Amino acid sequence: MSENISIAIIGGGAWGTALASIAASAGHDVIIWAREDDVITSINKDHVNAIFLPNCPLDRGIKATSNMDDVAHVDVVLMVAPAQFTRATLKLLPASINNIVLCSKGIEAETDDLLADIVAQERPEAKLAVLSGPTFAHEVAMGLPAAVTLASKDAEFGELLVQKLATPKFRPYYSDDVTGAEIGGAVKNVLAVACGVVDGAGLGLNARAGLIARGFAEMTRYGLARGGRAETLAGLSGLGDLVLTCSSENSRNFSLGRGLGQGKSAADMLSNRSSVAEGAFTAPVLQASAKKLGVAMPIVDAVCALLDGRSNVQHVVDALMSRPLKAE
Ligand SMILES: NC(=O)c1ccc[n+]([C@@H]2O[C@H](COP(=O)([O-])OP(=O)(O)OC[C@H]3O[C@@H](n4cnc5c(N)ncnc54)[C@H](O)[C@@H]3O)[C@@H](O)[C@H]2O)c1
Ligand SMILES: O=P(O)(O)OC[C@H](O)CO
Repeated sequence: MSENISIAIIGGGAWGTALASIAASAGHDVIIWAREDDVITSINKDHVNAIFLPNCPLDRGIKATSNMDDVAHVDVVLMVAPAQFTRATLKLLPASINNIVLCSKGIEAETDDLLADIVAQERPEAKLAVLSGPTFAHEVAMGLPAAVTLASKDAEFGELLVQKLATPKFRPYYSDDVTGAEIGGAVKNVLAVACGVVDGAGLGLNARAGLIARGFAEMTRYGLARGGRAETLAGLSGLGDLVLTCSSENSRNFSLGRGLGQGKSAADMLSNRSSVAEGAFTAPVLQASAKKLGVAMPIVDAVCALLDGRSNVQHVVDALMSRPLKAE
């Protein structure tokens, strides 16, 4: 690959748009494939994504399209559709694409597949990497510093992507643990919902810190059971992202949980939003997956009970606090 490469971003939401900014500031040719006409017009005409990432001016060289043929000859594709649409969106990719970076966070509901599993099934010839870490899109797009995990089993591909995507404001760290990187990003979204509940119900900062630490224990148990490594889960894509998302109302998952903690219904909140709160979709499949693996995830169980309206905050807190006492 030459010094400056061509990059297609598949998905014109907030994160896809922020990643386009990074890729453009690293000097690459960037095109965003988006589903929404108003997103495409806004990027091409006004150089901003007024729908999903307002108030963040974009490099004027970034183009947007709804035509997959326009991305057929790029060097690298960054997949940024929400996790539950990753398979369907991958099926639309031109056959010529063979370098894929997954940038979304979640577990597929019907199959319990991680997104890398989906790529292996749908595009078995493709080189694959995962980019994940503590990154609120608006901060990245405004040029504030951020660091991420860039995981690929193919070290040459992973190291090349690190070089191509690094900027003075965006620092990728290479890892060969694709599973660990994916699990951290998927599980932290569910735990952020739980932290939002603590905030919304006014349960205090001690409760939130306790929940982050015990949630991290759940993330680690589950990640190890699926073949991830402990040091990845303790890194940027795991603990790093957990801390970010569990401590800010800027997180869509945290704010969904906050609403639950205030007694709102998940169904009402989810039907009224166009941005994605991945934790709501990951929680049930994660719960089922953990059960199958024999991994205890009581905080995830509590989030599921609140999301589907089976329980209330007082009840799940009482249940969590009255579990048998044990060693840490
Ligand atoms: N926003 C962030 O700060 C951030 C940061 C890191 C990772 N992520 C991850 O990136 C992924 C995308 O999130 P986002 O924040 O860019 O989205 P968003 O909430 O800003 O926008 C929603 C996106 O969903 C897409 N969408 C809706 N219905 C669809 C369908 N049927 N098929 C395909 N796409 C559909 C929309 O086109 C849009 O791109 C998520 O997995 C999220 O966890 C987001
Ligand atoms: O707004 P959230 O909760 O989807 O979090 C966004 C990113 O995943 C933070 O790294």
